[in-house]
Amino acid sequence: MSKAVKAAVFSAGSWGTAFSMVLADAGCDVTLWARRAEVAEAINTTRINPDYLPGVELPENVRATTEPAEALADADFTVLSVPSQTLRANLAEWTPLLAPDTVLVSLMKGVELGSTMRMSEVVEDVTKVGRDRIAVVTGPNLAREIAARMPAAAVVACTDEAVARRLQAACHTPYFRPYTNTDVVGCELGGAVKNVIGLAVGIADGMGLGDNAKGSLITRGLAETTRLGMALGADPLTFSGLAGLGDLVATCSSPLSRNHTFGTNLGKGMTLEETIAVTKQTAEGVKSCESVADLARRHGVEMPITETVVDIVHEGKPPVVALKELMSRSAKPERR
Ligand SMILES: NC(=O)C1=CN([C@@H]2O[C@H](COP(=O)(O)OP(=O)(O)OC[C@H]3O[C@@H](n4cnc5c(N)ncnc54)[C@H](O)[C@@H]3O)[C@@H](O)[C@H]2O)C=CC1
Ligand SMILES: O=C(CO)COP(=O)(O)O
Repeated sequence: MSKAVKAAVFSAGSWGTAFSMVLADAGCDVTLWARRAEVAEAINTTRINPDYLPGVELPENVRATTEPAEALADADFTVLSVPSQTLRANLAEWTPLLAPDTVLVSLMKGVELGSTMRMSEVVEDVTKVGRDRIAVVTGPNLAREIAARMPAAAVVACTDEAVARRLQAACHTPYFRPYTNTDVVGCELGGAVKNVIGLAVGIADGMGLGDNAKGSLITRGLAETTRLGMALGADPLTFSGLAGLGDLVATCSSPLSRNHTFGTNLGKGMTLEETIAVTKQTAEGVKSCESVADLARRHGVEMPITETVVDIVHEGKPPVVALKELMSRSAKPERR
């Protein structure tokens, strides 16, 4: 009998916990790292992560620990799912403990502030592991739905297709259908920018602007994502796939999306401070709108919706004023 694939998952937030379930259901032995001892203890004794996925019973082959070394020992896949802006510091601590041939897998959808690096670039920068051993999982994967074993497709991306196929096999279950892709740049940008567009659509929903506005923002949001992607060498077709359109549609239509909900609260007139206070989990777009806008400016790419989100979220521009400005931009052909 062949040995079970081993996966270490960092950390026990919503998506890290739900993806641990996917890996375990696909037959992997999973060690889930939790920052807090009480979360690890609850998972090991009750099979439930009470803070992030209450009511969801995890399979027996998910074990929790607070010891990074215990999780990382012999891991075939080291899966990273911490808030994007904390990755660099965390990974620097974990790097000396990585198993020699482990494949590093990013579940994160953000762009680092300052460096404007995508998460796989941060992984490469910190660990010095080659790109052929760094992969990304992305797509329309709202953690709560996956944890309920509701059906979803996803993308596993790696420049080395054989590695992508190994990861695909390690997380393929009857409810989770991963496709491979070698366009890591496009897949990661699709995930990071959709959080920003999700904020914009949430703001519009909160303002009661209707479904035409939503359709327009999704489409023009995807257009500016594609422009950025092409400037960075991504395949434009990636953005009409699961990592682009698929994730954008799920995020922009679901009350389960933290970014969408965050935007809705702002659009309804809550202040930034009030909105942050009622947001219990990571809404990556709040920080990544700035790094995405920064990345776009560095490459001379126009991203008006992203810039509008930055203005509303970080510059305190009233949404009605921002809307008026967005609508009065100069007229132009659609494909530009
Ligand atoms: N929740 C979802 O539906 C999905 C989330 N993602 C992405 O997964 C990533 C993680 O998101 P979630 O699990 O949803 O967030 P979350 O807020 O539910 O969990 C974050 C986890 O990171 C830990 N954490 C917070 N600050 C930390 C720090 N400074 N150092 C180490 N650990 C820290 C928390 O204890 C928690 O375990 C994000 O990049 C998100 O965009 C991707 C797909 C789906
Ligand atoms: O990435 C997600 C779904 O694919 C989750 O979106 P939120 O981070 O907005 O909840």
